[in-house]
Amino acid sequence: MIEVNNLVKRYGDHTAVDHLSFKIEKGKIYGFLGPNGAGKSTTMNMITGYIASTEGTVTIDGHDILDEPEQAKKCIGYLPEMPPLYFDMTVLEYMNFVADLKKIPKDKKKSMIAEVMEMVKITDMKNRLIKNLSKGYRQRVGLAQAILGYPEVIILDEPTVGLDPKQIIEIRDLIKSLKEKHTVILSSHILSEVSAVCDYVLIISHGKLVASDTPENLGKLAEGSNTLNLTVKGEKDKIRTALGQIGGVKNVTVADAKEEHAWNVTVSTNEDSDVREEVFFKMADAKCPILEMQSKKVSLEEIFLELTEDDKKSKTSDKKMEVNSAGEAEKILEAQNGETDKKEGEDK
Ligand SMILES: Nc1ncnc2c1ncn2[C@@H]1O[C@H](COP(=O)(O)OP(=O)(O)OP(=O)(O)O)[C@@H](O)[C@H]1O
Repeated sequence: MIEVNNLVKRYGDHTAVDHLSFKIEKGKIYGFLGPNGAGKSTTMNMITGYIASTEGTVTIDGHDILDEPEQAKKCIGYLPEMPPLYFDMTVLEYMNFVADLKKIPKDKKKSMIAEVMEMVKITDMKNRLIKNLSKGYRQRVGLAQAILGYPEVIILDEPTVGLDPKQIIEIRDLIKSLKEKHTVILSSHILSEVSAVCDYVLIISHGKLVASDTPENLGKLAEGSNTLNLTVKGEKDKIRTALGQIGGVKNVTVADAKEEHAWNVTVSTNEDSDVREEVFFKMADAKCPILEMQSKKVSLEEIFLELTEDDKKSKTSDKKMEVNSAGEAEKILEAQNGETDKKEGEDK
């Protein structure tokens, strides 16, 4: 349906979108997730042909957005971050205006406008001036103009920003209902929103794709990554070997600790494995006393934060870019844990 290949947008020296590639399939809801300034709006503006890319291509149903803009744009309905509304028009006048812009045939115009207004629940407001509408209703009118003409793809930039909780739930339900007939791409910086609404999540940080998977798989990744942080005294290899023998342990990293002859050890386990007792007995058998033990469950929020954090750990940022499945992300998180531990040791 949509193919984005090596998309780049530079503003002077600043790279807002950095070699982004992905495919969007029909009939699903896709979520662009990323902190403010990650490049979500810039990407959406390029997909919709609102701004040109510096490099790379976007094709929609086989039409390049820059070479065949009319055919490509026909397939898209777009709700930008700031809905393009005319405040001095009534809702109905505005809908007619948009229908004419979209070249909706005259014989279908009236019924389609009525249908879309009913869908987004603005029929009661049709004679109200847009400037007199609440933020929630303005957002609905924005959504209505995106849906009008029933384009195959509907792109929504931060569709629930500034709405109250009730309006957020209503707009989310509406977006979910669009899936029956449309492919939807929405952007958000709210993890829970994307998990609640989307079939597939693309996490963007500093203009790069750092992870993409279903919310379930990203969730499994979070649930599946319990971690034990230990400080253990003894021989490094002995500790590693003994811990590695415990069932359910996926990974063991050992790094320098503050205390002499002690190590910071991170043990990653499967989601349902509680290995604390076994770790205790194994270390006792190996005569390696445990000085500290802390159990930690990695949440989806933490994974999101890890993946989108500022490039403090530039060492790991290149690896992050390669993440494109839960499995790979898991490996990288484990690697990052190891590096963090080492860093702590090196500092002391
Ligand atoms: N016209 C522009 N000129 C210069 N820099 C820009 C321009 N538009 C966006 N940027 C920069 O590009 C980066 C990405 O911005 P973008 O608006 O795409 O992010 P975003 O993920 O949509 O964030 P937000 O949720 O805050 O809108 C930011 O650093 C922003 O300052």
